[in-house]
Amino acid sequence: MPFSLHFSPTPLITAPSPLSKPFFLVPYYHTLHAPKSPLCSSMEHALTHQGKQEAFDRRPEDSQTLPLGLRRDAMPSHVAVIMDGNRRWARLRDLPVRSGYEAGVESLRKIVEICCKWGIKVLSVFAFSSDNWFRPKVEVEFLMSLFERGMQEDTGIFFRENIRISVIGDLTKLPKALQELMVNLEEATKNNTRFQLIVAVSYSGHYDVVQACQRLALKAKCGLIEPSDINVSLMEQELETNCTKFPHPDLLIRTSGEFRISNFMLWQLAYTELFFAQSLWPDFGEAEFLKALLAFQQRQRRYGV
Ligand SMILES: CC(C)=CCC/C(C)=C/CC/C(C)=C/COP(=O)(O)OP(=O)(O)O
Repeated sequence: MPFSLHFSPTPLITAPSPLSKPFFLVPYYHTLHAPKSPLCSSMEHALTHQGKQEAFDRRPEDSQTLPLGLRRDAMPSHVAVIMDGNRRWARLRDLPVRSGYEAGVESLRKIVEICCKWGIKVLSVFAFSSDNWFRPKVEVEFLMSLFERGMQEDTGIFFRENIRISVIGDLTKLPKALQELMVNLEEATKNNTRFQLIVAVSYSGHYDVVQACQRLALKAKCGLIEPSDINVSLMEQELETNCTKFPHPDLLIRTSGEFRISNFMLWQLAYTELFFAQSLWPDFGEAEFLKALLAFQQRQRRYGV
């Protein structure tokens, strides 16, 4: 079954996409991961690389589509989601596990579209955790092919809708073709400004903190920083969420009635508001998302003060 995002036509957009050629014609860019190179010579660059990004734009039609009760001024900038319950959804319907994951992709597409419409700037999704490698081989392979298919099929939408794609996690473990696809897509969409989708693949909070520490240790070893320079800000420059202007999710949603964070963005979730939904991810739609956002807008965020 072919996938497609169901964005409604956007006649107000007249500017050409930054890349009009298909993404697969874009050359392979090594530069994206240059700051991660262990070479000391690249560290100077890394120190000045702080997720700089132009302000997000908003389309005229976006502001007119907020549901009743949802306040524009209290909208979270960054929503993170643990998309749990895909396999249970399939089992409940006597369907193969892969149908659950496919339904999960459709759900993700709906939520991306809603984020764009309602003016949420960043959505991070936990698509594959470092521990998911231990799932049955056939399931892992299916997920890898699903990521590849999903991203390929939506490439046109990312350009047309001005969506930036970022991928975080240990990509070196992914099949080579998928790595290239992801790096190409990140590079090709890096100047898109309406909305950013961060896909966490082969990711865990532990992994992220450890890789950031390794990079800081290397900088110290190269003499670019003193160990005593290390602080929250330097640490955050090395976390994988340095790809976004909004590295701390305002709201984390986990579906399927589980009350855990499961090693997702451990550092970044320090002051995040949590919302646990009963629905399984493939059933999570606009009504549930609205419920989570309305609950978020009722919260008082005090940051320990
Ligand atoms: C292109 C792209 C980014 C696709 C994303 C696809 C997607 C929905 C991935 C989720 C994968 C996953 C391991 C979910 C956890 O729930 P589970 O399925 O393990 O649920 P369970 O708790 O019912 O077993």
